[in-house]
Amino acid sequence: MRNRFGLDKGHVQQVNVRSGWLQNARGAMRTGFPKARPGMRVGLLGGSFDPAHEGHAHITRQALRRFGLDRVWWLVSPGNPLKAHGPAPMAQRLAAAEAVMHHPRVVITDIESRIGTRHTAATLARLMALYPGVRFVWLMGADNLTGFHRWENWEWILDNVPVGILARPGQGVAAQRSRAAIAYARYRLRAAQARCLPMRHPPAWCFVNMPMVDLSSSDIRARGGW
Ligand SMILES: Nc1ncnc2c1ncn2[C@@H]1O[C@H](COP(=O)(O)OP(=O)(O)OP(=O)(O)O)[C@@H](O)[C@H]1O
Ligand SMILES: O=C(O)c1ccc[n+]([C@@H]2O[C@H](COP(=O)([O-])O)[C@@H](O)[C@H]2O)c1
Repeated sequence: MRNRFGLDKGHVQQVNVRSGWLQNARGAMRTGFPKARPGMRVGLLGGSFDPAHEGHAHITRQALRRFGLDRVWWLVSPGNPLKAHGPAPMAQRLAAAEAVMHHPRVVITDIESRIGTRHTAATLARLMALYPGVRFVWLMGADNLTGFHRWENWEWILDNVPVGILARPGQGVAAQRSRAAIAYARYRLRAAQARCLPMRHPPAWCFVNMPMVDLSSSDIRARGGW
């Protein structure tokens, strides 16, 4: 099956991380893939962003600072595999995300649609193969830690990628008592060690508390603001 760039999925080999060119068996094609040099610390904030809001922008700025990241990529999801209703069209969500988040070190991308993944474990495996040497950190709000054990191959994610958790209003207790938090308790870094997270060999995860922003996409949708 070919994607919109005319590439067979199985033929994708490697992104030239300096130029953003995607290399496949038939040659190189220009794409909108984000650029990253080996050794860069890149936080990945996956989300439906349906729509993006100041809460996303806030945790992104916090993640850059607290985890010492060079970049954060917003992975605007083709659709959360656990949500029954699909989100608004990708173009609409990308445009809204770009209107909310202006930061020289933040990239907003539909790369999951481009590489044909939707489950996070599959996305991470592909990104690690496409960007060798880049130090990825999976970022998420505390609410997602609570249900993390329902994600496909969730243990693989924790075993292979450092995970940074950002506090979210009303979510701290449930998250810290979650199945994933308990199962991986011994791999948890103290908040004071947060800057070490990208360099740690996984499993490694860190929960950071910070001033919180009480906003959610579902509230915005419920108020008819989308
Ligand atoms: N206000 C917030 N504080 C902390 N984390 C947040 C906040 N809003 C979103 N996140 C995190 O950002 C990521 C993407 O979130 P998402 O796009 O689902 O937004 P949402 O507001 O949670 O949407 P919805 O209400 O539809 O579930 C998730 O990891 C989520 O936990
Ligand atoms: O891989 C999974 O099984 C999985 C299950 C639920 C959510 N996710 C990812 O978690 C991120 C946050 O999703 P959402 O809808 O809460 O914004 C997004 O990148 C989803 O693809 C992934």
